[in-house]
Amino acid sequence: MEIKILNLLEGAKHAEGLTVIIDVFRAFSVECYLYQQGVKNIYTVGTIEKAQQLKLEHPEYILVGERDGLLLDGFEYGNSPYFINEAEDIKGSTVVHTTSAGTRGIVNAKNATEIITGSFVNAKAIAKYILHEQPEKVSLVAMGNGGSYEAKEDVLCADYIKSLLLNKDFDLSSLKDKLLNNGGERFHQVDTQDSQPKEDFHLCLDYDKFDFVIRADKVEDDLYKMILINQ
Ligand SMILES: O=C(O)[C@H](CS(=O)(=O)O)OP(=O)(O)O
Repeated sequence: MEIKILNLLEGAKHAEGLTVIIDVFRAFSVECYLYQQGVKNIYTVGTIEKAQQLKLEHPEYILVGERDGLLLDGFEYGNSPYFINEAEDIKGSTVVHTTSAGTRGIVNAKNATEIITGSFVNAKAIAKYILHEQPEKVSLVAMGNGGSYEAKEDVLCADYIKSLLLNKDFDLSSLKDKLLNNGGERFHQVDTQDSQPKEDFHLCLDYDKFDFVIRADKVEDDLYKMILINQ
């Protein structure tokens, strides 16, 4: 098995084989929490316009997402696992999800043979899935901030998944301390607690909490259905 670590939106465009699009803060942690909350379907889209179009066609759909980490007009929820956990109206619903980096990574991974999401909250399940599939090529894409500059948490998550695939040790114990002032600062700003609350930092770093994988199946160019696969 050839394992490559790639970066940012460009990396997603060049990813081949079984491709893991990694976004720890927060897109693909959020999708895990959405499924944990009993959401029936998640559609991932790259643009706000596509999300709005789907809402017009299906008013019952719930829009979840952000730009620059902040809430979007007309969206029911931001990109926050904390607020998703608090949500009382999402069980059994269909969610449309669009974000600055993660969901754009999915729709740009056009050369991948299969796409799954990547986060710390289901990293072990991801490694187990890949080891079971035994693909020739694996691409681990650290999406970064906005898909354009490096985010330490995504790079570390790629390293963690790689170490699990190679059965090598990886020290998770000091990770939160490392990230607190290197990617985690924005969750501790007083004025953006309505969109990026402090709890999100811990919820996104609750390692290996979930034993499922989420696969992105293409419906059309800017629209992917996210399939829950239990391990
Ligand atoms: O909502 C987030 O945490 C980020 C914002 S950004 O990429 O850092 O601008 O979006 P995501 O797509 O979840 O990385």
